[in-house]
Formats: sequence, C-alpha cells, structure tokens
Amino acid sequence: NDTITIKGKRFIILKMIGCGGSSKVYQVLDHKNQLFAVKYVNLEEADAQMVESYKNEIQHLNHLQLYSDQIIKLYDYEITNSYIYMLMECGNLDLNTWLRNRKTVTPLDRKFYWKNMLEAVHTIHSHGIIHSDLKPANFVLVNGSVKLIDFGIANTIQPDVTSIMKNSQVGTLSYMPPEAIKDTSSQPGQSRSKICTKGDVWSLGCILYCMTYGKTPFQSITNQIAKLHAIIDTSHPIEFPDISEKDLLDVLKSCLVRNPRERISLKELLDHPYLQHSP
Ligand SMILES: Cn1cc(Nc2nc(NC3CCCCC3)c3c(C#N)c[nH]c3n2)cn1
Repeated sequence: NDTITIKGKRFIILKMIGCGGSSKVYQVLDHKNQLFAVKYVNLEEADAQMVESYKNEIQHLNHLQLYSDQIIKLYDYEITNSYIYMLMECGNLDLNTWLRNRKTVTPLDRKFYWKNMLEAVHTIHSHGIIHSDLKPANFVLVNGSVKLIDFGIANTIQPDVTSIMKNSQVGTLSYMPPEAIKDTSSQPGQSRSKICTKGDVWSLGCILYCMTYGKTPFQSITNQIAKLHAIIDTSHPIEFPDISEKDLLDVLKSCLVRNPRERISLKELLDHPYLQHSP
C-alpha cells in the first residue's frame, strides 16, 4: 500500500476520492486506523498567483475551524515549493453524489442540512469571504451533518479533460447567480468579481431547490447558452410546484429572486420560520 507522510506522520492510502488538474483527494488511515482525507496539490505547474490562492485558502480554513463545526476540520498541512498536503476530516460522501443517488430527501434531512449549509456560509461571510461558486460538491456529509470543504478561494485548477475531478461539478452553471452572468465589471481573464454575499444565497437556493424538487431550477435547459439566458431572463419564470411545507416554498422563492438587492439575505434566512420548528 502507498503511504503519504505529513509532518513526520505516516498515512496509508485506502483510495483516491477525487482528482482534478493538479489536485487529488485521498482517503487515508493513520497508525491508529483513524480515517482522514488528504488533499494533495502538485505545485510544479502552479504560478505564483495560484500558490498564493492556495495558501490563502489554507489560512482561512485553518482560522475558521474555531468558529463553526460546519467547516471541515483541517488537522494539519504541509506546504513545500512542489506540493501541498492538507490533512482533513473525511466525509462519508459529498452532497452531489448523495443527491444524485437518492432523488428524494426527507423533510427532516433537508431542513437539517439546510441549517448546516447556512451556518457554514454565514461563517465564511462573517469573515469577509464570498464563495461565489457554491454547489453540492463543495459540501460533504460527516456523520449525518453537512460540512463545507472549500471556500472558492483557491483557483479550482481547470482539470485537463482526462482527469475531470470525479463528481466535482467543476464548471457547472446550474448554481450561477444572474448578477454573476450579467456582471460586466470583471474583465475577461480577471478573477470573478465577488459582487456580494447575495450570490451565495442564490446558489444555496438552487441546492435547496434540488433537495426539494429533485432537479436544479434550469436543469431542463441542456444548451449551456440557453441556460445562461434563462437564468438572467426575468420573463423566464422559475417553476415552484406546490408543496405542503409552505415555509420551505417561501424560502425557495425568496432565494431565487433575480435582483440581488431584493433577494433575501443570509441573516434573514437564519431567522426564517422554515428553520424555527421541526417538520
Ligand atoms: C465522494 N466522496 C467524498 C468523500 N469524502 C470527502 N471528500 C472530499 N472531497 C471530495 C473530492 C471529490 C469531489 C467531492 C469532494 C473531502 C475533502 C476535501 N477537499 C475533505 N474531506 C473530504 N471528504 C467520500 N466520498
């Protein structure tokens, strides 16, 4: 069995969980047979800006450990000129795979996971971090609760076609907020201007929509250009089939408002009746 050594501690690789571009995530065991996830990043091809973005993500992840259990645990990390190893808590499954495998979500699971996701994103927002690319693959299930595994700071290196990050949803448009598509202020090639926290609310709304209706709001539009147009087109109504949980319906309609100024805020979502009582 292959092993990885981080800060002098040896880990046995059980399997590769995902790989994309120059990063890989492994499931490993330590000498006490404790399970961990190790994220490996090869820095050989990375330019200074990429290295900086990775270091920035690690500093924030390390700092935010203290503020919420819904942020994945980072136990240790090792950064050299040629690689990064991050020793983290291992989830049972990522939310994207979990959602794909089981179309129906119980009202209890959905409400609990929603609470977890809101807490995680509220934590990064209160530290000035806007993810701006939230999707189910950014969350993992750990013993029944949902945790955020990345903050969208490190450039998700565009994987070369051969090694698309397994079920990583890199590049999906389904969760993209209208203002990010219309955002004319960021010139092509410059980093996405992270306009404001409301973009993350839209993406979270798309995840909750998927947990409610089994699909994302614009999933039926397969042509990517047509999908982008539908997302920004206020005359393209988003369907909200009637459901028994009226509070949930209100949350969905309040998150999926195209005008970010009229969209509900994360703070208001945390105080919303949908979260006040168990289903
Ligand atoms: C499919 N699957 C996922 C797990 N658990 C898991 N996946 C992680 N990343 C996955 C990489 C591929 C895309 C989906 C996320 C991380 C992680 C980071 N980064 C830190 N802890 C983790 N735990 C078990 N099965």
